[in-house]
Amino acid sequence: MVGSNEQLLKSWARSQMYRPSFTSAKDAILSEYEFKQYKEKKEAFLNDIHPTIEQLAHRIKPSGSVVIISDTNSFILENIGEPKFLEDTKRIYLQNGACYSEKIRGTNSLGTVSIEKKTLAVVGKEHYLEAHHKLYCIGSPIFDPSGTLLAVLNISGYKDLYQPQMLCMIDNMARTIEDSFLIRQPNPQLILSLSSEQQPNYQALLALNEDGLITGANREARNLLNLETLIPEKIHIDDVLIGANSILNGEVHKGLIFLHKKDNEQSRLLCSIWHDSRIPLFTFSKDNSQSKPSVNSKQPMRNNNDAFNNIYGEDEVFQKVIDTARNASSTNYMIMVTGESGTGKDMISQAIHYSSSRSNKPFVALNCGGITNSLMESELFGYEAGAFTGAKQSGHPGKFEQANGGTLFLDEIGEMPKEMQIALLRVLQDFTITRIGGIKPIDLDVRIITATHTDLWKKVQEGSFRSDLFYRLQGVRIMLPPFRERTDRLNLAELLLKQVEKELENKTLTFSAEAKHLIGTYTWPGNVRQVLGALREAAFLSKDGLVDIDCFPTYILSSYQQPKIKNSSLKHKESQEIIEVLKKTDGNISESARILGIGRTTLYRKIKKLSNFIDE
Ligand SMILES: Nc1ncnc2c1ncn2[C@@H]1O[C@H](COP(=O)(O)OP(=O)(O)OP(=O)(O)O)[C@@H](O)[C@H]1O
Repeated sequence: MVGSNEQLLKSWARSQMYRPSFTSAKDAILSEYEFKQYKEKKEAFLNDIHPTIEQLAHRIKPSGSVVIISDTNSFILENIGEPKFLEDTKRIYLQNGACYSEKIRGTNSLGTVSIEKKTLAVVGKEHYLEAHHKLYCIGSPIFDPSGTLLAVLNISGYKDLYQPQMLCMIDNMARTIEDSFLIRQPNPQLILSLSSEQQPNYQALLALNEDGLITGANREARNLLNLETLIPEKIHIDDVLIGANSILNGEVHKGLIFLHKKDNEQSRLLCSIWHDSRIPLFTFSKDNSQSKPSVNSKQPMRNNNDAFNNIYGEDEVFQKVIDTARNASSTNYMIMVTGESGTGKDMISQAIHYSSSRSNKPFVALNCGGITNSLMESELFGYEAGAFTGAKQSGHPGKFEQANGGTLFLDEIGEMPKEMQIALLRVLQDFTITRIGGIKPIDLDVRIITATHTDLWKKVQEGSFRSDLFYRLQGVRIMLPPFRERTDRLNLAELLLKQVEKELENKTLTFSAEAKHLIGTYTWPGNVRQVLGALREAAFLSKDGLVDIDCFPTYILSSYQQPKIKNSSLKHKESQEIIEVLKKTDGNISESARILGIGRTTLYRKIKKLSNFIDE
């Protein structure tokens, strides 16, 4: 909601009561040291909103204006934009650490918006202090998901450059920041989008936890539901909306529901799931809200050939990941798979597809890394005959079309060029594409799975990945653990060794004790893929089927810490064992090494040490 003359009049009445003066304003500026201390407490918030305010500063630069962030006490925390304006306004102390509360400065957007909590423009003489009469300033409140004021987002410039449409722009920016706070609340959560005939301008968003309790709402949703502020997890969705259950349980994706009103009148709302990062298939009935969420009895049929059965994993974290992926496969939700390189992102995405109802349709993959913008455009959207020089005569369907009915796997999504990010966002809005050079839109029914090994959120913060696309793609998050953190890594390595055995036509392979130690302690930056590669090499070099430490690639051995024998009794025990075995085999080194589970070279080394030990 945007403020009006009424807010300005109220502010002037307060200002007249406070009687602020420019002289007192000078005294209300924090020293450099005080400001540093003060700002430190707000650092996390400022880091979060930085990409948005930089974007805003860039947009308003041609108008010679600046962006100002002030806190609830109306202290300026951040002041960025046109250097000339910043220099000129030093005389009125428009600077970091200056207080612009109404008590100090009278009517001005920073101070007045923090009281009125509405987007407001203060232009020229509407400012209480004469020193500000040459300026305009527009402020918009930023609320947290429970409706508590966090800060005020302002822009300011010379009054002649004021344009009323700036009011909407800044109001939108503040709402975008709020929506990003709402969606980044701790998982798992579900966000519902509500729209009504009365509130057509903004999207109302309502965040719920897995029990159906409201954890947050954006400004529009709070207006719509008459929730000025809300205590998170105190109100159940059933208390404010009738009939939300069918949507929450995934029975319908979009539906009309009724809104409770204080005067018992009900109005109709269109409700849809905007974002879902729950493990799917929870029921949200209020009746079982006291207990933990249960699996919906209306579970969709799963494909009998459960592709997940082929994926090994006894590690607890990995098993949870598989459960989430298995549940997600029976829905149409978007999925984002994250994990270091070689952890199995591609493998798990394929398993999701092949155990879903789309399994008899194509699984099409595109690696978004290292392709130019124009190539990716034709790869994704395809082209009509003669669309560009070198285009095939018959035209060519893009990956979206090829995947129609099935799954499109966008690997390394973090590498997608920015122009393509906009194009992808457009597709996600209406699920249609038009081939390059074509005019006919093609309807799509594609499940999208994305994968990345990078911290995508960091890319959003750095500005190289669009935040709106990030939120759209998130859907169900699947985070694969690195190999070194898996508690089942030895068993997995044994299984991979069996796979290598088959490749080498049934040469029987076993690990030596030291090789097992290496597998358990080396960091394996390339994860399962690296383990598999190293095992292939080690198996090739193995003697008599024993995969010992010296069969592994040297680049691994150079950073591997051999186990230290902790005390002489251990050393003694091992020496005894070696002597016993050597006696038993009449000194046959190969046979002894096999019995001891170590390589011949290792045995020679140990015998050498043994003689030193005996000499001592
Ligand atoms: N749990 C597992 N069980 C069996 N094989 C696995 C497992 N995890 C990964 N692999 C194997 O590891 C190799 C790498 O997996 P995959 O290509 O899916 O990784 P990725 O994360 O997509 O890698 P990148 O990020 O480099 O594309 C494949 O050969 C895959 O079969």
